[in-house]
Amino acid sequence: MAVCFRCHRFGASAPSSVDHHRTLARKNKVWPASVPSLLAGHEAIRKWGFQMKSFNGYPLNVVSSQKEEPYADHSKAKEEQIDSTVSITVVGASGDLAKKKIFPALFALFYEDCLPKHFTVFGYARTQLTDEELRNMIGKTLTCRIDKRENCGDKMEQFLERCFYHSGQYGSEENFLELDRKLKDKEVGKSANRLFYLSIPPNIFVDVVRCASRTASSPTGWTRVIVEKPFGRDSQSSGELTRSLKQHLTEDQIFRIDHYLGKELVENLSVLRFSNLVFEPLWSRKFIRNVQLIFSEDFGTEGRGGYFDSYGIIRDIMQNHLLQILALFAMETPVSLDAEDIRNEKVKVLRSMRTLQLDDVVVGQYKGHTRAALFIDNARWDGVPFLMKAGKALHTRRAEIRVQFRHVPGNLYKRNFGTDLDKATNELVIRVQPDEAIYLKINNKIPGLGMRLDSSNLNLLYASRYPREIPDAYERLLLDAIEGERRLFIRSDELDAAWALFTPVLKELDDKRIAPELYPYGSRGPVGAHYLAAKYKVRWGDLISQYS
Ligand SMILES: NC(=O)C1=CN([C@@H]2O[C@H](COP(=O)(O)OP(=O)(O)OC[C@H]3O[C@@H](n4cnc5c(N)ncnc54)[C@H](OP(=O)(O)O)[C@@H]3O)[C@@H](O)[C@H]2O)C=CC1
Ligand SMILES: O=C1O[C@H](COP(=O)(O)O)[C@@H](O)[C@H](O)[C@H]1O
Repeated sequence: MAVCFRCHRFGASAPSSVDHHRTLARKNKVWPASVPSLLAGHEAIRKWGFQMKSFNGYPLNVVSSQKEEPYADHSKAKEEQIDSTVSITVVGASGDLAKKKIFPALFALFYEDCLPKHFTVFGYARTQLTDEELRNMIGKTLTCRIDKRENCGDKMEQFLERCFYHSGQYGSEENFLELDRKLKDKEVGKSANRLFYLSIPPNIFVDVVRCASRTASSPTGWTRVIVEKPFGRDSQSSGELTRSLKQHLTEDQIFRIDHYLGKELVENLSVLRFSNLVFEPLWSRKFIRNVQLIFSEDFGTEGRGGYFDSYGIIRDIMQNHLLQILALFAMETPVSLDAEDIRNEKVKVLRSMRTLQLDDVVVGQYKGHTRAALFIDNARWDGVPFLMKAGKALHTRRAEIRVQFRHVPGNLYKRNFGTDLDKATNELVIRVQPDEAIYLKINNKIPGLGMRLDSSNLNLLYASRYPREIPDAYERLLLDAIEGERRLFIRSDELDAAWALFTPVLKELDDKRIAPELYPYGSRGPVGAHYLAAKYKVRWGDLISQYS
């Protein structure tokens, strides 16, 4: 029996999404006992330019405005689910992201037996390619998991046989109609489900959505669209993009991707916090002095300079990746693990945040480096600085969350630490990448007859504890989109709240033409940033820690 890594990971009895079990059911030709009941009430009327029937959205779409009609006959639902195809069209298939991430992630899912039995992958772009040329192009980028290489070549061949290409213009309904015909040719079963991945520059998102919705949406199943960032460049343009997309799609059909939400340690944040008694009680201003969200890359904007010059590091990393992590870190306990419950809590925390002030921003430049101090004005986090720093062309590549706890009041051992109490502060580090790890800095007696203390790490290093390769973020997110799981995608009100925090300062930086502090390639970034941290009595954990 084929079981994909996701169910392996959760264990057979743990809750998983309905669609995923349908997928497994389809593959295994069995029907898990829990699924028929979950399928009840599940034929939704969807808007995709016109009304159509679909299976997606239940029970994950709490906010869905779509009307759900119950299935009178469960066996009918079962039959239709088994008897369907999923087509994934990568729009912008000739581009960097498609080659680097999307096709390899789809292959990894296929390799792990996570894709539905009947699936096809289509590349769409203007570049003229034959199916064979697309396969050659993709073939160069596919890899098998290091820890599971058996049948790798065969699996690649089987995957590539399911890949096809259609060349067309992004604004041509006729070209999308041609795509529709090709999709239909490959679709088997009663329902055809279609996923479009917009891996293209943002100025053509709406053209593609308009054409695809009018001529290439599925008449018999669901149609979903994954949209890549950037989602606008400020509140206004983001709002316009959302409104334009919603002329052709419902919110439930739009999957706004932030690939940081698909990273293993970001997913684990809620588990760490809500399933461990030792952390949750400490998770507030009472015990936490500051939180640091750090992103750095040891390379510049190679190959993407044009995009980056226009968007900059605040829009590229802070307003999305780091802010999303912050929201997950700081949110209240959600009512459940359902997508809408989690996203509701994230929106609340974002809306409780103070708009970023120019005084709390330091901008540096080799090719973009910014540090900022943010605050959440609610009872849990009042007065706690959340410091973000993000930059390219720095001395190291890392993404991590550092939680610095308060000093121990009336510490019996304070004389043993000398004058620098910061050195004795507990610090929890969640290292998202590279070398995924969670470690907690604690004070300990150095063994011996004297009483000397030092700082040591309780260290959960993933490579030692979990030797199997960690799936790429795009794998998790693509699978979620196929299954209709929206938890890790950005809802439009989340996006509005995120832009509201950054838009005024972005405008001020532009209007006042604030000159960035220059720093050398490969350095630790602008010196001025230390003053910003000092203003809030913070020292950057990555710069002081002996284990950093
Ligand atoms: N690359 C990355 O690492 C990341 C990318 N993203 C986002 O993903 C999306 C795709 O990124 P990426 O693959 O790097 O983008 P590319 O610049 O490589 O563009 C993808 C494809 O779109 C077409 N295209 C490019 N420019 C234009 C244009 N001006 N007008 C019409 N078509 C154009 C080209 O295909 P053709 O000429 O064949 O039609 C190109 O192959 C973007 O929105 C990007 O911001 C997000 C995170 C990371
Ligand atoms: O979204 C983006 O992310 C990448 C970094 O992603 P990672 O998974 O390699 O950490 C960044 O390089 C790029 O500028 C940005 O657009």
